[in-house]
Amino acid sequence: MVLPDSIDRFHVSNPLTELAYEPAFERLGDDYYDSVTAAEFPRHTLRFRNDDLLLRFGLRPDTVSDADFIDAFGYFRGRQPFLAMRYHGYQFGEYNSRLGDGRGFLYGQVRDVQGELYDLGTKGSGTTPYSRGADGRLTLKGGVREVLAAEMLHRLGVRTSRCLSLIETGEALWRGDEPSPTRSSVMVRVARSHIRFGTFERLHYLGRQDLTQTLLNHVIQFYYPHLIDQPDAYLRFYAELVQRVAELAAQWMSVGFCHAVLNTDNMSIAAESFDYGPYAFIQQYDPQFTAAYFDYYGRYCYGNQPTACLWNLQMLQVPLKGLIEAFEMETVLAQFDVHYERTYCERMVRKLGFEVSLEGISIEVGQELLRRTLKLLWESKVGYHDFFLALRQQFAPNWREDATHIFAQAEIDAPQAQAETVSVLFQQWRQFYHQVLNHLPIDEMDAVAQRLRQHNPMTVIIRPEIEAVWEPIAQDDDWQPFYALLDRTRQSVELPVDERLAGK
Ligand SMILES: Nc1ncnc2c1ncn2[C@@H]1O[C@H](COP(=O)(O)OP(=O)(O)OP(=O)(O)O)[C@@H](O)[C@H]1O
Ligand SMILES: [Mg+2]
Repeated sequence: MVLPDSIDRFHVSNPLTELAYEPAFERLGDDYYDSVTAAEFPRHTLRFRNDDLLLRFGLRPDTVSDADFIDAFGYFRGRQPFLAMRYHGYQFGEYNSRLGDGRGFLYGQVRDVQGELYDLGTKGSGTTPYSRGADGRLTLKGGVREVLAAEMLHRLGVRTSRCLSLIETGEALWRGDEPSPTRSSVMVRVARSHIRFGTFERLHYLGRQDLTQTLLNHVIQFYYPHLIDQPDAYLRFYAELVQRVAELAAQWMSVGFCHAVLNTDNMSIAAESFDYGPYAFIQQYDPQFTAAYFDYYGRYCYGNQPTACLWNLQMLQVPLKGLIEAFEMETVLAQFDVHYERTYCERMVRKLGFEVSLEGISIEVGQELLRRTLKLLWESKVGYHDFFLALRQQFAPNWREDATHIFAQAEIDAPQAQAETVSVLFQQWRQFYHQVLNHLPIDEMDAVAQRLRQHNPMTVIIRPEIEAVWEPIAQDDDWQPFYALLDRTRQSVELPVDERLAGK
């Protein structure tokens, strides 16, 4: 919607600016940020508002108008200060000390209904001291892609930031990687924290261990509060971060997500996934798949994501060394693989309909089933999501009776040269799946079907899906396919009953 400038926006209060903002990061002082102002945009058209998130902050969607969104998150009226956060980072392995929020700022911090503190951060809100000559803007397509990625990942059970609003701002931007001129936007994102590994790296670079310690205390106070007053709280923080990041990597891998830019300035200290630029959901299982065209050596390819996260955690030891014993950090980092493998196996086994547990299947059986499944996916080049969706749609309790019933309707196409190998692999996979099904009692078959519906999405935003909604926006300003895709991502998996009741 476009608001004429003559409308008096001050006669009514705005629930978005009147949330109980808490200046947690601001209180750290200006060693950590610069106060900045937002750009003035020629136009404000609300393209996306996340009513789900409003509920999380205790706001009823019908009490927040589109005009409220535009006023708060397009004109940026009614709140201050805005803080461009300072950080550095390793980008593709090279240290970059010229970073920081170059096109965004911390808008404010607010608690959700469960009492956890969240950041509202912007992207595309104008230049800052860290813009390095760039325009401080976000392309509309970039905004649309970030909205979609976050909603999809959230629905698939990945710990992620989410977009609260996306407003088109009426400027013409020039970009090397989009047909230009291209449309502009400003986004507001809700994330657990925008403190990055690179926020600590910068303090070390400046030789400020005092500021590092203050920041670490702050991180523990707000994001790891159960560790306050614990002996060895700093080491425990690092150990928990290692575990959370390993689990996050396993979440990405299981849903077939390639983040594409796992630089240390894109790694959250709360181990939440964020910053969705050139990401892609894989179409086939291929560990070498690389999503960013500028990632020439495949550093952040799909299969390298766990290793990249591990490397980033190792780099974080450098600023923490003055506060935590180095050998102790190494010892807990050595657990990364254990956390990763456990979570990855658990999640993949669920996608196959099972549960690793005392009543379910053993970890060894789960690992063997997973190994065989990945080999089949790799050799056959069958679509990654298609395979699991077919399992969801075709599974029937009679698969337990006879292995030939399994995927009886499905053809697994394979390139001619591999057809025989694939056929053998498929027969072996089928036999093994049949055996695993027979580990379970007959009355577990409903639970298998339910897990398949909960963990295998009907819709995944692979690139052609995104392009198919972008095309009508670009050509005819037709947003209906985008909203329809958002609806489909929200309904793509069945939620457990308790989450459905909680309105998720
Ligand atoms: N158009 C731009 N104008 C100014 N700075 C930019 C622009 N694009 C990227 N940057 C800066 O370049 C660095 C790396 O960008 P990157 O794309 O990882 O982050 P971002 O997407 O802007 O923000 P975030 O990590 O919060 O999602 C950041 O410091 C970012 O602020
Ligand atoms: Mg970034």
